[in-house]
Parts: sequence; C-alpha cells; structure tokens
Amino acid sequence: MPTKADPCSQPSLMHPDEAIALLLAQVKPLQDSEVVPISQGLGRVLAEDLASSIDLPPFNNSAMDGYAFRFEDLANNESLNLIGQSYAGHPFEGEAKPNTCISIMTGAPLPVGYDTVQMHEKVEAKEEAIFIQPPKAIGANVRYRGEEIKTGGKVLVSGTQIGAAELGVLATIGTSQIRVTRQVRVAFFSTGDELRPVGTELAPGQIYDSNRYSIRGLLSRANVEWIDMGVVKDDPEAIREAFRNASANADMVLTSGGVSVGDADYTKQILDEEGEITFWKLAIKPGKPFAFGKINKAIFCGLPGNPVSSMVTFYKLVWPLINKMQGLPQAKPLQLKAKLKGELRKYPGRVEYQRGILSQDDKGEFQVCLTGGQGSGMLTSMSLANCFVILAQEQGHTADGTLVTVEPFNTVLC
Ligand SMILES: Nc1nc2c(c(=O)[nH]1)N[C@H]1C(S)=C(S)[C@@H](COP(=O)(O)OP(=O)(O)OC[C@H]3O[C@@H](n4cnc5c(N)ncnc54)[C@H](O)[C@@H]3O)O[C@H]1N2
Ligand code: MOO
Repeated sequence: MPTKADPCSQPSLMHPDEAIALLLAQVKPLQDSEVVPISQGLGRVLAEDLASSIDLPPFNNSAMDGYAFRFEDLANNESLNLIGQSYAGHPFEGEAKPNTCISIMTGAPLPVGYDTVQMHEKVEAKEEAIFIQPPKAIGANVRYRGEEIKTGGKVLVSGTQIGAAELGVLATIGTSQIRVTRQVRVAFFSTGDELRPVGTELAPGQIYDSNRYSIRGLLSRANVEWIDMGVVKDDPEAIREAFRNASANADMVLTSGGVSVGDADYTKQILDEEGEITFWKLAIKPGKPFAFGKINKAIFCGLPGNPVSSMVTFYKLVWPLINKMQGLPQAKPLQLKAKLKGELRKYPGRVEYQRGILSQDDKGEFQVCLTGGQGSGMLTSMSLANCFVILAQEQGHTADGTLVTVEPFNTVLC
C-alpha cells in the first residue's frame, strides 16, 4: 500500500537501535555491592559466584511413597518381610537385612543396604509379607546424594538476577545472605502546570499526573531504588533546582514531559544549561522527543510527556541502560512473526511500537490485532496490549494478513 511520509519525522532522526548503542556506551556497571538477607533478594543481581557447601540431595532418598528393598532379593523371594518405616524427617533406624523391606515415604532417607524403591501402587501388602512387582532396574525411584550438585559445585554465577527459582536454590543450599550489586538509584519527576495529583478535583485544562504512576511501576519492575520527586511546574528555575537535587542524590535522573518544542517545554533547555545533551529526538513512534544526557555525575533520561511515549521509551531505552548499570547482560527481547488481523496505518519515517493483542488461532498459529486507537496519549492501549507490533522505519500502511514482527511484553511491562 503506498503511503505518504510521516509528517512528524525528519530524515536526520537517529534510529532507536543506534541510540541504544550510544547510551549503553555511556554507562558502566555499578561497582559497589552489599550483603542482603535472601528474603530481600528478589530482583537483585548477584555480585559473587555461589558454590554449594552441601551435596544436593544431601542423602540418598526415595522419589516415591512405597517400599525400599535390595533389588537382588526379588529374584529369590515371592514376598519380602516388612521390618520398619522411613519417613521424611524420621529415618529408619534399624539395619537393612537380606529378604526384608521397609515402607518409605517420598523424600525419606534410603537406609544403607537397600538399593531400590517400588511405588505403593505396585506393591501388595499382606500383613508383614510384602509382594513387590519388580521394577525395571536396580536403583529405581532412588534419588542419589549429590546427583544434582556436589559439595563445592557452582550453583549460581555472578550477574544472575535473583528470581523465584534462584531464591529457592539459595535456600536449598542453606544460604541465608547474598552479596548483590547496589541498586541503581533513580530520581524522577513529572513536569507540567496542567498536572494534578490523584485524589484532587480537576479544574478546567487540568489532567491527572499518570506518568509518575506508570514510571513508578516500571522502576519497581526494573528493581531500582527510586526517589519520587513529585510534579515540578513548567518554570525554568523550578526545573533547574529539581535537576540539581535529583543529580546530587541519584545515579539517574528521569523526567517526563517538557522535551518537545512548546513554549513551556523547558526540560531540554535546562539540561543544556546544567549538564550536557548527548542526543535529542529519535526516529521512534511514540517517543520522538526522548532526550539523553548527563547532569553532574548522573545520567539523564528525558521521557516525552505523552503517557504511551513515556512508557515505550522507558522500555526501549531506559530499561537496557538500568540493566547494564546493574550488571545484567543485555538480553535481546524475544520477537516472533504473527499474522496481522485487520489493517494497520503507518507512515514511513519512524520505527513504530504499536500496541497489539497476540494470540493463537485454531491451528496454533500466531495472530495479532491492534488494541484500537494508537494515539500516544491513549494509555489504555498499553493496558489492553500484551505485545508491541514493531514496524520498521520505512514501512507504510500494512494490509490484513501480513506477517508482522511482534515483541511480547516482558515482566517490566506486565
Ligand atoms: N510542534 C511540535 N509539537 C510536538 C512535537 C513536535 O515534534 N513538534 N512532538 C510531539 C510528540 S511526538 C510528543 S511525544 C510530545 C512530547 O512533548 P513533551 O515531552 O514536551 O510533553 P508535554 O508537552 O509536557 O506533554 C505532552 C502531553 O502529555 C501530557 N502529559 C505530560 N505529562 C504527563 C503526566 N505526567 N501524566 C499524564 N499526562 C501527561 C500533556 O498534558 C500533553 O498532553 O510533543 C508533541 N508535540
Ligand atoms: O509521536 Mo510522540 O513521539 O510520542 O506522540
């Protein structure tokens, strides 16, 4: 479908991928680390390799509720004699003798001398005489000491982000405290005279400050330490003071609004006076007027005020930056191809992040439809979506049924 050029684009605008490379080159992983209890470890990044001080599992044990015995005894006996029990936490204390068995629970220690377990369902018990269907091989249903990890074996490596599974792994090896990198400290504020806090009445021309809430959510998901500096008026001196306070207390200063070319858009101007601008404006939609630079020792990211633009630029540009500062590897987001349901409008000029709903059709093939209106002020397009439909810079309107590139939302956006 032939389409006109994007009226809001300029040929000189930088491609977002080039911008990411440029901004990643400006930051280094934080060197400081601290020790935290594992209960506070979720989302933190390990600053040390961790080896296990115990074998995993720590002792031979049963994988089933059933009976433990010597495999060779089944060849010569119709039934085995029951001589005791082994429960998880209460091991059998007797001696494993030939032609005997014990009942054993899942996770209970396997007594030395027994080598095989048969599950309850394949055993018939007639008082003390136990009739066991022979399992396929010796060692059936036994979990061996150290089969997962041996003492001294590496369990987690430095740079791993602690998720639910890692918390469990740490507890499994008995670790109560871990050394993690210091959290990136981010000070953020919204700018705009029209912004009112939730819980107040709106006067004509005012709107609620939503960006501070979505940004808080994004920062929480990115596991940083954040300082919410509230709303700063469209006043150059107020913005200057906020910049100075923020940069004195944080590794990163993050703002929303005031980066475009309006008469009250002072953010970029004050950044220029108080610090330095590395780049401003990208070939991305939404999010074109994103600004990046430095104020004192802090990194500066100026998100555009439009609510969707601020979320998209955070996701695309700020989040990789935070990851790098936290010592995480740069992971390429998962992308896939899906069949577009319905038509999509786009002018060549900028890479677009349209909001989509990804699903599978009856044959299991991926399909995606847009959430509806794609205006950069329509924040419900983000809450309805489960993916971005990513459209290349030169792509124009796109017909129903075309295969398009889709990036499912990850944990930062959900
Ligand atoms: N002449 C031009 N005008 C605009 C251009 C342009 O290239 N030339 N770019 C447009 C694009 S693209 C964007 S994106 C916006 C970004 O503008 P700003 O970053 O200066 O943001 P504001 O003007 O302050 O606000 C834009 C819009 O968003 C609302 N907003 C702002 N902050 C919040 C908040 N915290 N919570 C909710 N909503 C917020 C604000 O009321 C405006 O409606 O500029 C275009 N203009
Ligand atoms: O196109 Mo702007 O970049 O988000 O509204």
